[in-house]
Amino acid sequence: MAKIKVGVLGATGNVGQRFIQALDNHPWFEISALAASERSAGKKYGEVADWKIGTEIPEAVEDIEVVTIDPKKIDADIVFSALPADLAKTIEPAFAQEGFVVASNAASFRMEEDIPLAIPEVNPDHLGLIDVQKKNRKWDGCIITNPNCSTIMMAVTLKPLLQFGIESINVATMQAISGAGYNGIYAMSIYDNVVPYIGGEEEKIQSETLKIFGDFDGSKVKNAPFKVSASCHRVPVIDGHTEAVWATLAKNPKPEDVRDAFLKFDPGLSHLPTEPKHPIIVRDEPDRPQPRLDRDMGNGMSVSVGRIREGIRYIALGHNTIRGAAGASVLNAELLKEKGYL
Ligand SMILES: NC(=O)C1=CN([C@@H]2O[C@H](COP(=O)(O)OP(=O)(O)OC[C@H]3O[C@@H](n4cnc5c(N)ncnc54)[C@H](OP(=O)(O)O)[C@@H]3O)[C@@H](O)[C@H]2O)C=CC1
Ligand SMILES: N[C@@H](CC(=O)OP(=O)(O)O)C(=O)O
Repeated sequence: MAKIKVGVLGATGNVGQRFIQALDNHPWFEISALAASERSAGKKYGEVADWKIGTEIPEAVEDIEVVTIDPKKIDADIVFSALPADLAKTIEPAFAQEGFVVASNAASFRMEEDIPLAIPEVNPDHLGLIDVQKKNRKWDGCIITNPNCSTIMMAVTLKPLLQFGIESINVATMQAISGAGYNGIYAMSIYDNVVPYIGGEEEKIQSETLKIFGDFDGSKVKNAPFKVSASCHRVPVIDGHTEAVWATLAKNPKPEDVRDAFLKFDPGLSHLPTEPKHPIIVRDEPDRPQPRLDRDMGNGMSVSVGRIREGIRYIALGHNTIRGAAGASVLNAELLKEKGYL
């Protein structure tokens, strides 16, 4: 079977590199175009990427000539967007207008009524918004988004808790510095320090979670009825967001019931190449999960949970630029293919 051609917008950046890693030797997808700014265009990817991942830069992309972000210069069926949000706001619709499927990491369109904010294990039915979107916007392509990196870790763990009746969620995040981008925060600001503010993050976690768990009736999503309250903090960890979650659940389950629900969670997606064997991994040690030890589980796609206590309280952890960004987008694209949108 011929592979589906894919492009990466913002291919040279932090998340762009994670896309290239996620797409290397992918059984369904093949990189056909890499795009970035004027600074990089016209040069070989290997020369301009400033590769920051601790594995070899994939041979298949080293010699690809980077192009500017222009639909006419890209031959692909789907483009993955790792663009800064202000740029994504104008560029992603231009690609959808030209018939491309756009799988976006950027925050720009996540909360639009007719654009799916999708996690395959949590709300696959929201893909139906694509048909609404195409009709509303009269474009041949479409935009699908994945959530903010802190939202997604928590949302994956909340899915098996739905059976207990979620009333409210409080979450305190400890977010890695890679979430701010490679040049996002000075060493002098974060070394030996914790910064108790990440602009816009708390609002995103609160609003995105309610959309993700909202009810899709075939034309729109009605937000979930529970409450979410977040407090976000930047900590001196390179990769891996850790979150302390307090879940108030109507059925008042015991910690063992919640542990059991996490262990039994099986979204039935094992046929998708990027889906990890265990989307949720339960750690029983009293001092896990930890970013250095657990962020790479399931090739960075598993969310690890631990310290499940009365309350219900627990810790969730996942790789912010893989499960929280590029990996999530590639998984969405795999679901799109399975559902016939590609
Ligand atoms: N799902 C999530 O929660 C996460 C989302 N993100 C989002 O992903 C996106 C990328 O983040 P990150 O990889 O850290 O950012 P980087 O700054 O590392 O990369 C930005 C990329 O965009 C390109 N770019 C920048 N300016 C322009 C321009 N004017 N025209 C064309 N291309 C341009 C850069 O190209 P060049 O190298 O040529 O300058 C580079 O490829 C952001 O929207 C970020 O918010 C990030 C982390 C997690
Ligand atoms: N704000 C996130 C990363 C990010 O870019 O998120 P968003 O795409 O929602 O702006 C972090 O700092 O870890």
